[in-house]
Amino acid sequence: MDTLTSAPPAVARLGEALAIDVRNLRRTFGPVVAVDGLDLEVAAGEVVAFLGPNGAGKTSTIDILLGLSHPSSGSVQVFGTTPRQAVANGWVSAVLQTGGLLRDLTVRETVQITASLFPATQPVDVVLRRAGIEDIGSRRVGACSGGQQQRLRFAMALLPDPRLLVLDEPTTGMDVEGRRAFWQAIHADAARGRTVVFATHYLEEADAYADRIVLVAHGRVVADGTPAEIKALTSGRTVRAAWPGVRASDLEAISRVGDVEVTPGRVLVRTDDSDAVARWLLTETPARDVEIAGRGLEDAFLALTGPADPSQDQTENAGGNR
Ligand SMILES: Nc1ncnc2c1ncn2[C@@H]1O[C@H](COP(=O)(O)OP(=O)(O)OP(=O)(O)O)[C@@H](O)[C@H]1O
Repeated sequence: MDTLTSAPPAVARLGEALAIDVRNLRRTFGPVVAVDGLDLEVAAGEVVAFLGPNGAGKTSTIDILLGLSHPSSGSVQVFGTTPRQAVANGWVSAVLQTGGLLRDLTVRETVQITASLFPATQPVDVVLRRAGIEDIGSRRVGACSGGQQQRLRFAMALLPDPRLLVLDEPTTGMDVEGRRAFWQAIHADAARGRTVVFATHYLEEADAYADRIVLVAHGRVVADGTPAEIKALTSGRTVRAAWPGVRASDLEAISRVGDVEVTPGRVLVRTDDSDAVARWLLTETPARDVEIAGRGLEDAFLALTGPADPSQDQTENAGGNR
């Protein structure tokens, strides 16, 4: 497997426990292997995106980090202790996609009631301000947009002033403006030194807001690097064409300039010189209906992981939500 990895940046001070230390994590659900030998080290202060297609194992891993579920095998430490203990210590908070809000309460009441559940918290005004919702404190939750509700969940998550904030696909279903405002609030907060780990399907989101992207597929880390390194994996173009009766041997000439895949009646070439490939297909071969497209994340996943195992539904919609 063509795997890109780079060591996490030396953000942690010498002797300071890693924020997250996951070794050889496996999580199975009956016959389904959701997480399959995943290793992950996150230093304190890093902002890390966990990027992967549907069914890659992101939520299963995050649930374990939050102490909501147990590993089938492997070890998981959060700031040098078990996830449950880290959560109990108020070191870890989560912003999840849905649930947990009462529509008839106001934004401020929601945060106040949540604060009353903790022995000590940051002041309500402070978390409302950090989440960028101080101006809608008297609005009913039911009247808030999806983006505002997510910022409310973020404000609630900030109450114990956690060292680690975990967000599982926090912007799914939000419009562009909602996503921008949400990430602006998270980003400003992360700049103060909090460790942030978020799962997403969106390469652009990971690129814009993470220091480091961990690419997961089939329950494993398949690439780990800076956004620039991960984006380089998705550079180049794909050229697709219909070619009735094509055989692998017909493409030998072109395999020098690209990575070729042949399926009955169709060819797909991944290349940095799409013009040359398209010209050759149209002039030298019976190929027709030539399409050129930017190589996206889905292709990067496929290039890194190989074809999915059809017996698992892990990759059924690979990259489909981009
Ligand atoms: N409680 C469960 N019971 C059975 N299978 C499960 C359960 N939870 C997850 N799985 C399976 O484990 C695999 C990984 O799922 P997981 O939700 O961790 O992936 P994901 O990367 O978060 O996907 P998505 O982006 O769609 O949320 C999938 O095949 C999923 O169907």
